[in-house]
Amino acid sequence: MTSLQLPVLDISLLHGNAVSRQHFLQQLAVAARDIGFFYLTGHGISTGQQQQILQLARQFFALPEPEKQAVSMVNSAHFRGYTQVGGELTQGRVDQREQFDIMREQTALALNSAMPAWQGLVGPNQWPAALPLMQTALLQWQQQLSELSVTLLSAFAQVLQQPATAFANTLQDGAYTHMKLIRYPGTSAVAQQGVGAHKDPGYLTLVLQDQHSGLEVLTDNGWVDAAPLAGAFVVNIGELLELASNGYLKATLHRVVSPPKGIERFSCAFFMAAQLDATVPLLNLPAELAAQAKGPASDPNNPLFYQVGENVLKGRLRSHPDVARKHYAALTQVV
Ligand SMILES: O=C(O)CCC(=O)C(=O)O
Ligand SMILES: [Fe+2]
Repeated sequence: MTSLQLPVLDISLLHGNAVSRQHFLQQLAVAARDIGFFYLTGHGISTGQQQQILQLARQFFALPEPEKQAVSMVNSAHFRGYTQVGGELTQGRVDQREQFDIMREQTALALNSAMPAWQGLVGPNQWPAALPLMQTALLQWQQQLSELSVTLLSAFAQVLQQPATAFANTLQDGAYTHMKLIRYPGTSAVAQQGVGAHKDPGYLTLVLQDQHSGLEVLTDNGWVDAAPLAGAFVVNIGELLELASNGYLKATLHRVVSPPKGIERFSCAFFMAAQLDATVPLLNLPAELAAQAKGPASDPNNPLFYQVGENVLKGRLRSHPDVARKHYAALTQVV
């Protein structure tokens, strides 16, 4: 077995007595500040259910191409649906993965030019006709991971010495949640970009991986492998937590290297952000933390926006140029 290079945190401690709770928060404080990536266990979601989600991913990607194309993301101004291998870019390069994206099930807004463009993100999902049970299973999963993320976010608030509810008013109308089923096909001898190095735009991400490695995290010691740990989720910090903490917490760069030829890797990523119309609060950190908060990263190729909808839309437009061209033509010049 590969030895694990990232910390393992048991969130059941958070629901225990004061000592175990404090122990969890201390571990979270170290993991969040040092690497921004860790394994989460003790979360109460069974391995049986995790396997069911990965099985749904296998079934979906095994559908005949026309069935997948019938729910193609390019048909959706709300960035929901299927993206074939080669349809997504990270750092301007093609990712070797296919994916199926859903978000909250909502009714599309009647847009006009006076409304901010990110309101186009609101809308319904697309569901494959051939898998009638998928909608219920994925929406239930989305709800469970949403609750887990809210709990985790309140623990982050405490690590930042804020009230546990510090983020609550950015979530009161419902967090922005986004999940994707992903298949990484095996590629030839040279390691390929499954997904290129990136930061996630939300508060937090929870990744469920199958038994194959590929996810890598950039640390002070270079790229390290987030090798699969059965039953655990891999958690990482997104840009909104970096912004809220004025850079005390970092959104860590990560990537996926394609599996070798003959192997396919499946994963399910769940991204949680504040509600789209929120502005991320800039937390008032106590002096000892504020002294270590040097401001969020400044990268001209990746501007960070405190307005949540704007930050999320930025990521979507860049990753899905075909959707951007078709539905957001006026914006593609400036992003
Ligand atoms: O598939 C994975 O393991 C991670 C995917 C990821 O980082 C992403 O989609 O943002
Ligand atoms: Fe990611």
